[in-house]
Amino acid sequence: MVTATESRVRALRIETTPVDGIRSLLFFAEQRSPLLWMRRGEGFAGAGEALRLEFSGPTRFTDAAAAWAEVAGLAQVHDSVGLPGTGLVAFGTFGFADDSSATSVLIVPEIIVGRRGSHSWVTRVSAVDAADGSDASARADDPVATAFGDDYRVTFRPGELPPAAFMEAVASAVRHISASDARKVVLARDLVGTVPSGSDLRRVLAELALGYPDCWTFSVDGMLGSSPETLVRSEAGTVSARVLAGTAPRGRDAVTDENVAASLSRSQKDLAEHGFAVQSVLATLGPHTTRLQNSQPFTLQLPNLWHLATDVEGVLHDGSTSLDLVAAMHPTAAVAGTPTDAALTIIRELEPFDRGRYAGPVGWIDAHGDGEWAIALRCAQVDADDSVRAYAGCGIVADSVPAEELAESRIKFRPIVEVFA
Ligand SMILES: C=C(O[C@H]1C=CC=C(C(=O)O)[C@@H]1O)C(=O)O
Repeated sequence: MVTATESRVRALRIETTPVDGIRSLLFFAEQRSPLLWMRRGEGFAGAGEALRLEFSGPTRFTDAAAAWAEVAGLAQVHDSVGLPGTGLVAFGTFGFADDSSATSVLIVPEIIVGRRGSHSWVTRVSAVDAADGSDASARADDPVATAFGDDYRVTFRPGELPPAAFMEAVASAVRHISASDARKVVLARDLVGTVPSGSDLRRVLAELALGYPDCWTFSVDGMLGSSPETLVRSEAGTVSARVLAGTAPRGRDAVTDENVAASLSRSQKDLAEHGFAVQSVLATLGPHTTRLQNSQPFTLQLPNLWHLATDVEGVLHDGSTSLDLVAAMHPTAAVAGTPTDAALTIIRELEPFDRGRYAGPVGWIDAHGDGEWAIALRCAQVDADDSVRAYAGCGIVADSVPAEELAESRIKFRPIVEVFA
């Protein structure tokens, strides 16, 4: 592994070749630090670190975009597959807040196994010694599928903002909203636990991918989860996003469930909360796109809840990479609020913890700058000391009710709490 500071070996040699018979990507990832990006069985898994770039502070996105342009410019890519996600690819996860102590990273694995439609491929990455062009590191071996390690379970307990304190924080946010120009604030709470040492994290990823197939199941540098929200996806000049805000629990039976979805789609409180999130995405994507269009809000069914969702699509006109777009869009009103600065100030006052990478962008970028980025939701960070911290948040508007927001946060925790249980 080499870091950004060792620029002598930043040039990478990449070889992507087609392969047959990849069935489950996950078996190719590493047990303790799996790299994974997957939806509906497609995506890729990585092992090893050929290059790790670290960033922090308010310029973390622009620094990452600049560093990535340099890496992509120097890379020697041989890609006989030529699909999104082949050739040079970095997995990334970014801190939510400008002052977060969490490191934001771009990681180029040594080996990637990918699948899209009927195509499967392997990408091998080696670092090139800039002095003589030889391989400074090389991983010529074939990807190895390994069986899952032993079963384990994690019991979560309240973290730094326990349920009662969360409800007080929601009430306080409502007061802020009526007394200031803030109109929406997204407040989160946390749960903490410990994974038994040596746990195979691919087990929880497999359950997430199976239970939430329409979500992005991700794992990058210990940040793992299954997010339904696409912050931005760029592919060959087209840009898309799926904006989510506004939530209701699933009904107990088919009729109740239908009624819940219908009343969510008419709820003025949820439509207002949703509208702020859509506006923030349109406003930040607008300058980079032409023909930016959005669907009407619709109800999106997930196994644990309903969301209000809006799909956005446009044509890129300024050559921005997906990381440039991430830099422009983060944080959307789905995870911060409206207006952004006022909301962030209230979040800092009411949330007693650093969100880390929760609610930050997580995804991948390729050599052309194309990529897919989700908002890290329904997720947990597993650290080297085996601690695990999960987060869930709720959009608070003028008529939010604390007990209802607490109930909503419980539903949002379900995917993570259940797969670790
Ligand atoms: C902040 C979270 O969800 C956001 C995304 C969808 C719906 C949301 C809501 O209804 O509050 C949140 O804005 C979270 O899951 O932690």
